[in-house]
Amino acid sequence: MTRIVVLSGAGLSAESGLGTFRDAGGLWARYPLEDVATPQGFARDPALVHDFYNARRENCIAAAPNAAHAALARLAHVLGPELLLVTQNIDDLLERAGAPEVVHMHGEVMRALCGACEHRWDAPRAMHPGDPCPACGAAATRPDVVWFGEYPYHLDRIAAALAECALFVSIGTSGSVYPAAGFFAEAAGHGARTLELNLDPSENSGRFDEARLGPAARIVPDWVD
Ligand SMILES: CC(C)NC(=O)[C@H](Cc1c[nH]c2ccccc12)NC(=O)[C@H](CCCC/N=C(/NCCC(=O)O)S[C@H]1O[C@H](COP(=O)(O)OP(=O)(O)OC[C@H]2O[C@@H](n3cnc4c(N)ncnc43)[C@H](O)[C@@H]2O)[C@@H](O)[C@H]1O)NC(=O)OCc1ccccc1
Repeated sequence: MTRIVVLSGAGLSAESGLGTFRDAGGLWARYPLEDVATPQGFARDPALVHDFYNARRENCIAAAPNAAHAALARLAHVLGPELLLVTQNIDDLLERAGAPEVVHMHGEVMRALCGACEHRWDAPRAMHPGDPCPACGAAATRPDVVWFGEYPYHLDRIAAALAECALFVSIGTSGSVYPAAGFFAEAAGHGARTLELNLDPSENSGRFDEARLGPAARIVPDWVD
């Protein structure tokens, strides 16, 4: 029985030095998402997309979990299966903070995916167009991330947890990308209480039962402990 669902976004990892998307100077300000985060962009220019995710992978490797990741890992150990830790983030900072299980609904930059046979494996440090799949040999290797227009991962499991949880907590997300941005309303529709922990009010902030504003590395441990 899932009692609590936590959904996190780029704001959770901001204090670990990983850029957010929409903030000034954020990723989407520097890279047009149509070019680097869509299947069409990958088909058009795979070298550009690999460069983008190779840089994100280097940033991820160089980063360290912050106090918010550590607090969520502690909570996961205390609550076990009563907590579902869902993230839109493709970094592995929650796992490196000790979280036993993280549901990456938008994939993982440290993993590779074969576009031909769907084989998955730990990503090499850098990927290049034409890298062969270790299972089928096809030159269809891509980062194991969900691009715009693609179906997010684990939606059935997430929907089941949203239907039974008593508390939904949104951390460090602007609430601008769907279907993730609709999860709070789905949980509320099933009677859950909703709490937002964010630096600034998100797009749906006023529709949460409670919103606490501040940097994640401070307000998440305050909430957990
Ligand atoms: C742009 C948007 C309008 N477009 C979409 O939502 C699209 C289309 C769409 C679908 N339904 C819709 C309905 C309406 C409108 C549009 C749509 N969605 C899709 O294409 C999705 C797939 C989307 C996934 C794309 N891949 C990502 N990531 C992986 C790759 C990569 O990372 O490169 S999305 C990517 O961007 C999003 C960024 O959002 P945030 O994480 O919230 O980051 P942001 O910078 O925006 O905000 C940061 C927040 O943190 C706060 N903050 C900053 N610092 C701190 C701090 N220190 N502490 C605390 N908080 C902090 C800030 O205040 C701010 O609020 C994340 O989801 C992230 O994963 N697929 C899909 O819909 O499939 C079919 C379907 C339909 C129905 C049901 C099922 C399936």
